[in-house]
Amino acid sequence: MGSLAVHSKKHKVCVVGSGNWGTTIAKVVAENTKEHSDIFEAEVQMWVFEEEYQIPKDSKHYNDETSHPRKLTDLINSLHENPKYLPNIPLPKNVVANPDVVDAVKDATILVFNLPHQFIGKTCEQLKGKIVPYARGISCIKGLAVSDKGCELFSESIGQKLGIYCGALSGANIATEVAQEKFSETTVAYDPPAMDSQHPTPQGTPHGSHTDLTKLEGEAKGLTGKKMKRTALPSEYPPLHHKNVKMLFHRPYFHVSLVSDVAGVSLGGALKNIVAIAAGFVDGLGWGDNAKAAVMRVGIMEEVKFGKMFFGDSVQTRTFTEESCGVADLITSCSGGRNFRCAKMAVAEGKSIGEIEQRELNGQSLQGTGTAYEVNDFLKKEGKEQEFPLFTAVHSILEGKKKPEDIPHLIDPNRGEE
Ligand SMILES: NC(=O)C1=CN([C@@H]2O[C@H](COP(=O)(O)OP(=O)(O)OC[C@H]3O[C@@H](n4cnc5c(N)ncnc54)[C@H](O)[C@@H]3O)[C@@H](O)[C@H]2O)C=CC1
Ligand SMILES: O=C(CO)COP(=O)(O)O
Repeated sequence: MGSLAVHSKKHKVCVVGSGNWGTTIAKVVAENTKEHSDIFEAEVQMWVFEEEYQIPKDSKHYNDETSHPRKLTDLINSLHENPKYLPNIPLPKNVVANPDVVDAVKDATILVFNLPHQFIGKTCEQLKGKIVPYARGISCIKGLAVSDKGCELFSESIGQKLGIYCGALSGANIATEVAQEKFSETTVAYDPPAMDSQHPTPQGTPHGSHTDLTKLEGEAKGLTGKKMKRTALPSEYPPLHHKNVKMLFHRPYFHVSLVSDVAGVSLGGALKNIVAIAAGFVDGLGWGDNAKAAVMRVGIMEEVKFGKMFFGDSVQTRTFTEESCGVADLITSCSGGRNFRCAKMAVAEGKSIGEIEQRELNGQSLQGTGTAYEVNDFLKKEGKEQEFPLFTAVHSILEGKKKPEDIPHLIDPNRGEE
């Protein structure tokens, strides 16, 4: 039965970010909002960090009108394609690029955060007080928010800054493959706070623990014990239970698995970027698949250890070993991800990874280098560097204090006995 029978309003969706993955997710979401018009408004706003872009001469879009640099938003809205960050992928016409972040989120009840992690803090500052208080967020960002206060998940820091509940989406999802509608799986963590638990459980919920999160308001504790404020969704809107959240992302080519382990999902996506750099380092040396597998094995162990040590019992090992956001993302990222490819080229060519990033990525942004530094800062403060030898090795290599050739020695469990 269509929800409009009961609910007079539909959810408005805004994707905050429009890079390689941001644009892909806007495509996925827009296909679904069009299909499920009883729950969602078809139009999906996509916030674009505005820039001028020159269509290359060899592009099919090059003509008199595009022979000079034009605003990226104008190009996206006229070509229905993001020619800079997701070229050659047609976007549904209901994706609307908007350069004004405050205007893009106006009245949106669902905010999908999808931008390189280094830009999210500033973006949230711009959004404070500008969103509807009953909005819900999903963070697709792979990274961690490390500050003097400690180490936070982006789902948590966004939720904290904006006063909303925010879940996470992460998986083995090389953006271009998803955009080309090649089969992928992903994991969505959406675990509304306990205060919603009195509400009925709709079908299709993970681990039988689902609740309708739309009715109550008040405060709930976040993963690190901080208070998270949540305002009730007005009853005019369809509930945002797991079934409807899944409907926003699931496609025949993009299978969504729902879990409640927000920390595990976010950590898998963030920390695998450090491991992918290590995999690129050993591959750049020409050491072959056994070396890469060794790095991946140690990497996933450190991911789980990091989660359990700093985010407590809410982190489940099976999120890393059984879900797309864990082992599958590690495998895909260490096979064809940007962090892996840039690290490999850096070693093979004897250049810095930053130089390769500038040369190869056309404005896209590596997440692994920043995360390696941020995680190291945090581990240093905690006095735990030695307990995470692979994460620490990647940082030392980026710093120029160690070499990729040192990795076997640095991750040797018997090293301390020498
Ligand atoms: N690209 C991929 O295959 C995947 C990426 N991810 C994650 O998704 C997140 C977003 O990544 P992508 O969409 O790939 O971004 P990207 O790597 O394509 O980054 C470029 C984006 O950053 C924006 N930007 C540049 N300067 C900015 C500023 N000062 N403020 C705000 N935005 C600015 C650009 O406009 C552009 O939209 C990252 O955390 C990444 O790890 C997750 C899965 C797959
Ligand atoms: O997260 C990704 C695939 O799941 C993409 O990884 P890169 O950012 O290294 O390309």
